[in-house]
Amino acid sequence: MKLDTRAMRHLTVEDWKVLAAVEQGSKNHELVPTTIIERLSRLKGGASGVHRSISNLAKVGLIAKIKEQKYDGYRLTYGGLDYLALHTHAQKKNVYSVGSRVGVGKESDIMIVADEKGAQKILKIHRLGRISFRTVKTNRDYLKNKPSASWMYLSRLAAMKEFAFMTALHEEGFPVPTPIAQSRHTIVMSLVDAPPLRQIASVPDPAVLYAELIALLLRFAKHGLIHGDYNEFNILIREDVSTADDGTESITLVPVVIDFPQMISMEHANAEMYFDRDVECIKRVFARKFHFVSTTPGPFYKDAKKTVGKDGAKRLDAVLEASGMTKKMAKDLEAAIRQQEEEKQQNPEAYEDEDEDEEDEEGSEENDEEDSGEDDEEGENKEEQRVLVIGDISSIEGEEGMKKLSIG
Ligand SMILES: Nc1ncnc2c1ncn2[C@@H]1O[C@H](COP(=O)(O)OP(=O)(O)OP(=O)(O)O)[C@@H](O)[C@H]1O
Repeated sequence: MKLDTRAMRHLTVEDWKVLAAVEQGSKNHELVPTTIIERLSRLKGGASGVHRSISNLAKVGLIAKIKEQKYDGYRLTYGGLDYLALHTHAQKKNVYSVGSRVGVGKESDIMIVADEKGAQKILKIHRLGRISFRTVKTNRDYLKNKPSASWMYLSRLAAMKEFAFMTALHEEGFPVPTPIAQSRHTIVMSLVDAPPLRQIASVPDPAVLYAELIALLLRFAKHGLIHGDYNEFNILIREDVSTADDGTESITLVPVVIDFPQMISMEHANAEMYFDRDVECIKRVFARKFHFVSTTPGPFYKDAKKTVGKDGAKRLDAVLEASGMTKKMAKDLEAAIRQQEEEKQQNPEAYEDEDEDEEDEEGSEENDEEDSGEDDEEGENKEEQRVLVIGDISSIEGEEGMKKLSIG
């Protein structure tokens, strides 16, 4: 389930329209009937053009047939969703080229991308359920027992939630990446040129950094929020170098916090547990890495709770509702994240190194043999090294252009 941009340059205007039609149809159909794809894609050439595109898309695995269905139809795959999201980012000029994968996220792919001017950014592709052994239990009835569709829906929710929080936190001046755009299950944000705390072996003064991280956690609380996964992978440490008048350089370590799909309100039923867990996590990291143990106990949830909204701190825990996420969506996402946490505890080895051969969860059993992308003629795996230019794709709605995508 990695991002594979290889087929992107081969897609025609018609193929893009048909892909968008399958996505549109998926809102009401688990399996989108071919007749509906025809209607939604509104191609001038009629049914034969649509069929040609369907076959092209299925061949490269962007849509898939499900066996043993009563009618002829297709569903969007993660690959298809990736392409549609990238297409939108390209149209909005946020992404022009896709580079290598940098992140080690378990529930996401983190890619370096660049815009037309060459400015580098981060593309985060949410992949909830990637390593899941179980079907997620959402309360979205029609998705019950439809694992891939559920996880895809939940990945969209994760991106929506992360973008909403990143935007609100950024506006409040928190040290987080600059949010740039969200499309479907993906987010474009600024690239933070800093390693995660995980990779830092020593710091000049652990007490200072510890105090700063605790202060940050309390600042979240004051705005009504708990990060929920405040660990050494999600705190990047930037080195800011400043030069004094006499030419001496000094380095300040600035933490930048990432990863917000699991953020919760200080009012949450289990808020205290999550708050304590975040505090404990930082304490553990500092004890293990830097042999630093604070002499100050806490901080404690009950004290932090009293500060919520104080000193004019804007409550940010209502951000989600404002972003269009309903209570039910938030609940679905939370249930899925909790389920993944449980699985992580039960099967830690499965989460150790996600770069090892991942299973293709697009479900080989589900895919129709004829239409699956097995016969990919390139068969090589050079994408991680080279940069694929996707910028010159014109609009899906546009009449001309978008014939071929070129490799840079
Ligand atoms: N904006 C960014 N700038 C630089 N590096 C980033 C950025 N966002 C993410 N990364 C890198 O990617 C890694 C994973 O990112 P992130 O934590 O958002 O993904 P995730 O799937 O939620 O991870 P996990 O669930 O394993 O914590 C980070 O540890 C960091 O190295």
